[in-house]
Parts: sequence; structure tokens; C-alpha cells
Amino acid sequence: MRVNEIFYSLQGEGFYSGTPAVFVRFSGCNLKCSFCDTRHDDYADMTEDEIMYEVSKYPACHIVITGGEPALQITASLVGRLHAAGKYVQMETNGTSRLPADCGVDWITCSPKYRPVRLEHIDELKVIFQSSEQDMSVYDRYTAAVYSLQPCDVGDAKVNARILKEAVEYCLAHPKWRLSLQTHKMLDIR
Ligand SMILES: C[S@@+](CC[C@H](N)C(=O)[O-])C[C@H]1O[C@@H](n2cnc3c(N)ncnc32)[C@H](O)[C@@H]1O
Ligand SMILES: Nc1nc2[nH]cc(C(=O)O)c2c(=O)[nH]1
Ligand code: SF4
Ligand SMILES: [Mg+2]
Repeated sequence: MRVNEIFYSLQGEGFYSGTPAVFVRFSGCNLKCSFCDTRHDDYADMTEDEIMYEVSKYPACHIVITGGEPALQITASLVGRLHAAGKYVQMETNGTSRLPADCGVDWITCSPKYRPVRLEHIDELKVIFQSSEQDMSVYDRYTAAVYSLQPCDVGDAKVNARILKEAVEYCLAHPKWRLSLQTHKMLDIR
């Protein structure tokens, strides 16, 4: 499997914010979002054994499978092995690729981009919020347990502050949505 990095940190985003987690970041993505905050091109080829060994070095049971786009590489076999090791598996995905049959991921956080979502089930819908002008009606078609609104980090403090203010206003006016802050960036951790 093409792995960009494996590291231990706090889940910085969404419903599980603050949860200690081992991040497995797969390399490569089928999209090129202009705002993407992650460099994921570099990789090492790793076997499932090697991934399991790396993950076993950390004490947390929460695993975040991300990328790049992890749906392009995830296997039921790897998820099964993580479960056998007592792990809880969350995946961060853009939702454009179907998951392998019986993939078994415990929590799917889907952050739709500008392409149709092909997932049958979403636990958390995480929308990247850029402006109060954004058409939020496109998300009406999705059903999830949790609806997270995450301000887009555009790399400019003034613009970020404007986006954050509008995101707060949006949540207050549409309380189905909860604010998701990228807390790892505030804490300056990975
Ligand atoms: C790097 S992506 C990897 C997973 C998957 N490709 C996806 O887009 O969901 C991880 C999360 O970061 C979010 N994200 C990426 N760039 C961002 C930015 N500039 N500001 C806020 N969130 C961002 C994505 O929407 C996604 O929820
Ligand atoms: N701490 C931390 N939390 C995260 N949650 C989702 C991330 C991602 O890049 O998918 C991420 C990340 O890169 N770091
Ligand atoms: S889908 Fe995710 S990883 Fe891919 S470019 Fe967009 S934000 Fe980045
Ligand atoms: Mg990230």
C-alpha cells in the first residue's frame, strides 16, 4: 500500500475532535481541490504487516485512515486486522469512490467536493465552508448522524477570520450543523 505517513496525534476535526488517534495517511488522490491543505504525493510502499507494526507502537485504539483519498487503497483485510487488534477505524473520504464490499470501517466522515458522492452510508458529513454565498442546498440530499461545518483554511488570517464568522452565523441559523474547527492547527500539532 502507498503510505504517505503514519503519525500519532489528536483528531483535530469533526465529531471526534480531541480524541487521541493514530493517523494512517495514504498517498494519492483522484481530486485536486484548490484549497487542499495536505501534501500526500510522497510515499513508501508498505505491507499490511508493516502498517500494523507501525500502528501498534501507539497506545490509542482510535485509527484515522485518511489521505490523499483513502478509499482508493483501503481493503477489508486491513480493516479486519485493525479490528482484530482492538482498533476503532474512522475514515476521512471525499466519497467519490465506493468502498470495497464489507470494508467494515466503523465511522465514515465524508467531505464532499465538486463530484457526486458514491457512498451508501455516511456517519458524518463534513462540509468545507468558504462563504455565506455558498450553495448549501446541495447537501440536503445527504443523511448522516452528524453534520459538521468546517471553515476552509485559505492560508490568510483575515480571510480565515471572515470565513469563521460566517460559519458561526450559518450554524446559529441552521442548528443541524455544528462547527468543526481544525484544532490541530490552533495547537500547532500534526
Ligand atoms: C486532506 S483531506 C483527506 C481525506 C479526503 N481526501 C477528503 O477530502 O475528505 C482531510 C480533510 O481535510 C479537509 N480539508 C482539506 N483542505 C482543507 C482546508 N484548506 N481547510 C479546511 N479543511 C480542509 C478535507 O475536506 C477533509 O475533510
Ligand atoms: N490532527 C489532525 N487531525 C486531522 N483530522 C483529519 C485530518 C486529515 O488530514 O485527514 C487531520 C490531520 O491532518 N491532523
Ligand atoms: S479530495 Fe481531499 S486529499 Fe484530495 S485534493 Fe481534495 S481535500 Fe485534498
Ligand atoms: Mg489534515
